[in-house]
Amino acid sequence: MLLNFYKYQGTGNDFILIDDRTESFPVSTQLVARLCHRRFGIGADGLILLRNEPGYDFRMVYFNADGAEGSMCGNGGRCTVRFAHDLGIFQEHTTFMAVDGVHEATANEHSIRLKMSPVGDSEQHETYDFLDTGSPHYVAYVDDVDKTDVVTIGRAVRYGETYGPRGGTNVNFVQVVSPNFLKVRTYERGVEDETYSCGTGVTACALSSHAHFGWESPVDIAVVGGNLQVEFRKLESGQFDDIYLIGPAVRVYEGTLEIETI
Ligand SMILES: N[C@H](CCC[C@H](N)C(=O)O)C(=O)O
Repeated sequence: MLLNFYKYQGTGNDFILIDDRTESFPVSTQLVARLCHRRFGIGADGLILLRNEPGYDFRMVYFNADGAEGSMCGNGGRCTVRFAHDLGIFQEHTTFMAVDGVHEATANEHSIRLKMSPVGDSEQHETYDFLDTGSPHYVAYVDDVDKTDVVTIGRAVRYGETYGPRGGTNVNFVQVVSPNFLKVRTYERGVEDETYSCGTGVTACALSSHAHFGWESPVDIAVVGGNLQVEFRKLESGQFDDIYLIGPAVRVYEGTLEIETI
């Protein structure tokens, strides 16, 4: 079977995008993992199918690089919105379905503004915060992210006794640069490595910074692969709503491959 695919990246978090409105992609963990493999396949942090969804512009079906269907992916969501825009599915504003529910987004030439699901208040532990922004996120503040061993510590937390048995967690390391400006590095579950950016991760870090320092929206975040911005509103109930993840999402290339040969 001949597969047409597109490669997108959002601040260096990269994805294989497939227009699967005909639902003909032969989903299997093995195939997805192989396509995402950086030596045997195309190479990506994840694979996303764009499918039809009645009542919405499209549905985003996201798989981690290990081939398992993942929880919400913020940068993947932004890339899927750019892909839908490139396909002519919408002009300026879209409403689509993802694994954690309905999302809205707007596109302009430079960036995608994606509305994230509401988030409950952050869980504050002695040495870290924990938030679910569509995916689970451990957030730890450090003095210097560049001097942090993201993979070793990230892996220990992801497989550790608290989160390991619960399906694991993504692990973010946060450095305060100046008021409303963070620098973040993330170990991603499902990729099992550091990625250049994690959208649900920086969202968790921005909400955590509100709890720690009382910072108001928006918060700017520098990640390895670029810059993102997070807007939010804290409700009386303690919940966060009107959360937006804003930043670039870019088509890198498109290609064709014979599935049977990979
Ligand atoms: N890169 C993604 C996160 C994917 C979530 C996944 N790593 C998991 O929790 O299994 C993002 O931009 O939000």
